[in-house]
Amino acid sequence: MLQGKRVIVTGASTGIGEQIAYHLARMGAHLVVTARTEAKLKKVISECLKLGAASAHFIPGTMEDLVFAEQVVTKAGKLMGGLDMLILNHIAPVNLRFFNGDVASIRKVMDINFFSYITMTSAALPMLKVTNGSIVVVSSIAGKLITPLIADYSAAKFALDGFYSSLQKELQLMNVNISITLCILGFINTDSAVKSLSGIVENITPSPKEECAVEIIKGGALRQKVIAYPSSIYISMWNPIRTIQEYFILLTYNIDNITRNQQFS
Ligand SMILES: NC(=O)C1=CN([C@@H]2O[C@H](COP(=O)(O)OP(=O)(O)OC[C@H]3O[C@@H](n4cnc5c(N)ncnc54)[C@H](OP(=O)(O)O)[C@@H]3O)[C@@H](O)[C@H]2O)C=CC1
Ligand SMILES: C[C@H](CCC(=O)O)[C@H]1CC[C@H]2[C@@H]3C(=O)C[C@@H]4C[C@H](O)CC[C@]4(C)[C@H]3CC[C@]12C
Repeated sequence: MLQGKRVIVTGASTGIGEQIAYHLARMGAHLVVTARTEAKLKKVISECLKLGAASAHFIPGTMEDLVFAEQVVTKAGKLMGGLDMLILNHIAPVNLRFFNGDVASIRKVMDINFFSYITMTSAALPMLKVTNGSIVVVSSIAGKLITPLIADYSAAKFALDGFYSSLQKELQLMNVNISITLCILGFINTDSAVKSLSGIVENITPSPKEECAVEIIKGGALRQKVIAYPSSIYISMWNPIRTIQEYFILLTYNIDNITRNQQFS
């Protein structure tokens, strides 16, 4: 399904993002990958070309810089001649620690893990409208449930859930055919996650990043609203009362009035 499709993958120098890039390459997609470390990105795109990518480019830089975040989308659109799928996956390195009052560091994490996602989405929407494309947002069970020592990370993941779940409903109301897939992940065996959890979280076995990447791509290609990996975490997300309440809240909205007075930009 993804042969010849034009895809951006963020945080693709290592971990789950790197595996997503390799799977897309095997499927024959056009790729633009991004992260900070140029040397790693060069290796990733050369591997992607070996695996069968229709084309592969990299754009290095930090998502702390929101101008860079916007430029990645416009440059990628020019390089590939449009965009079919935006996979938002990068995160700032995680430090498991008690909140120490450092607000500036929380702001930095919010820029990288949240505002850059919104910036890229906003820049990509016009291109995705043309292609009836897809946005895939990689999130975590830590954006659904509460765990200690990761207040900054968790805040950003909850924010992503709120923003993209709301945007999903807006697109539906405005009959805009762009899909949004929210990916809720449990513990995955990337080097960074295994290292930062070592000695802190015990007795859980991480799931493989390769299979995780396939499930993320599948969710995006099938235009699913939400996927959970490993599937055992579905149960923690099951909240029928919330679903019913959301349905009834929507019924109270005068949709005709809103859509008449507002254009989706
Ligand atoms: N692994 C896990 O257990 C879980 C992961 N997830 C989610 O999956 C996604 C991927 O996680 P994972 O693969 O483990 O993460 P990794 O730490 O392995 O990779 C993170 C990626 O983001 C890039 N990155 C880091 N800082 C920046 C920055 N300032 N600007 C741009 N890019 C940056 C890194 O590259 P570079 O350093 O070169 O910039 C790297 O490519 C994340 O969204 C995470 O929240 C969710 C639940 C569990
Ligand atoms: C402990 C949780 C798993 C519980 C289970 O029964 O499976 C982990 C599930 C998701 C993890 C966090 C996450 O979203 C990824 C981050 C990756 C970093 O590199 C390490 C810390 C994480 C915040 C990680 C912490 C443990 C989980 C909440």
